[in-house]
Amino acid sequence: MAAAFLLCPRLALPLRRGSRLLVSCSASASSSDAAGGVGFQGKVGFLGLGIMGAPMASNLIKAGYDVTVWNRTESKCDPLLSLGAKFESSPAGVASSCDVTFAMLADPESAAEVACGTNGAAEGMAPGKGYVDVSTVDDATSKLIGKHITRTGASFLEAPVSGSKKPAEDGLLIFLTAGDESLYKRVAPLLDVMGKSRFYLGDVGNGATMKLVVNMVMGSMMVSFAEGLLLSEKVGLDPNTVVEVISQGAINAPMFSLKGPSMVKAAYPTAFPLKHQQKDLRLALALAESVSQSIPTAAAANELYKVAKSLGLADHDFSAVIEALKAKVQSSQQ
Ligand SMILES: NC(=O)C1=CN([C@@H]2O[C@H](COP(=O)(O)OP(=O)(O)OC[C@H]3O[C@@H](n4cnc5c(N)ncnc54)[C@H](OP(=O)(O)O)[C@@H]3O)[C@@H](O)[C@H]2O)C=CC1
Ligand SMILES: O=CC(=O)O
Repeated sequence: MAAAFLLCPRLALPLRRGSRLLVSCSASASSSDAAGGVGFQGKVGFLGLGIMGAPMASNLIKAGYDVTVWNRTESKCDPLLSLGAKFESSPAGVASSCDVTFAMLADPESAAEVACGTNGAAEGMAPGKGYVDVSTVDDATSKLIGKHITRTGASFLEAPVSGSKKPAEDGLLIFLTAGDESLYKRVAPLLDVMGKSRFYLGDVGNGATMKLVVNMVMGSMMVSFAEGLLLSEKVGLDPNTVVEVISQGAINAPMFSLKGPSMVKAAYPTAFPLKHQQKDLRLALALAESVSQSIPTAAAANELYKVAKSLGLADHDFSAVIEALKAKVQSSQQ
């Protein structure tokens, strides 16, 4: 099959355009889209101002967009209001006062509740409006949300992100979008403010599953890294040197260099909460089960994240999973 390649300048990577999935990549963080169109015209809503939502909304405000926010815990809106955002007291209020509304919620339950529940975003939707869910959820939840939104005549795009707190602050996220392609094109200038690249993956569900596959790999990688750090200490090596050696070789990953030094000091400042990584592994396991695929490494990693949660580490960074390994070592020595 002949494949077309797109060049993504900010990543300096060739991207393959296959016959089924249109993969596109925008290099620009300005308000003009990749096709050379103009910036987004209209009001932007943002629901969910946690670790990710707050900096994403903040970047939209700083880029000059007219942004209206809502968050379950209202006080988290204050820093955004100081930057010039408007406030609405419900997701429905945001959706009805905005042309396009983004949602960045914790998990499938909260994403569905905020979109489809009482006073949810769907109640404020109408033809011509758009809803972009950037939360990490499973494909069934995304399809459910899409159904509630589109039956109002509005358009739906799922757009989970790869990249953590710092990339969100720096506008360097990677968007994994799927759903209404004209909404994708319409919001591209907004995605380009918040991210460094964007992929359009076809039907609703493909973005969600892509995100789960990526985070399944990440969760297992972190456990493997934690095992290596602990083993190195046990055999008398300096784990800081392990971090340095890994950073220079073929298995180098920014995640190891970023998290390694603090893991060695048993410090876990939260960028990606451990409870969300465990949620993603749980959802990836269900996804694998749905197609009878065995993912034993991810299954074992998931068990460790569950142990870490039981140790009270749910709200720490996911690198705190190393504490679950330490606890296992201690209990085996007793
Ligand atoms: N942090 C990261 O590095 C990344 C996270 N993600 C994904 O992005 C999503 C958000 O992550 P993050 O910002 O870190 O998470 P946070 O836990 O910091 O924020 C979660 C948000 O969801 C809201 N929320 C939770 N439950 C409910 C509910 N029942 N009803 C209404 N609102 C609710 C919270 O509101 P309140 O403030 O009231 O608690 C908050 O706004 C998750 O799906 C995560 O997996 C994706 C990429 C990176
Ligand atoms: O979902 C987490 C991330 O870092 O991406």
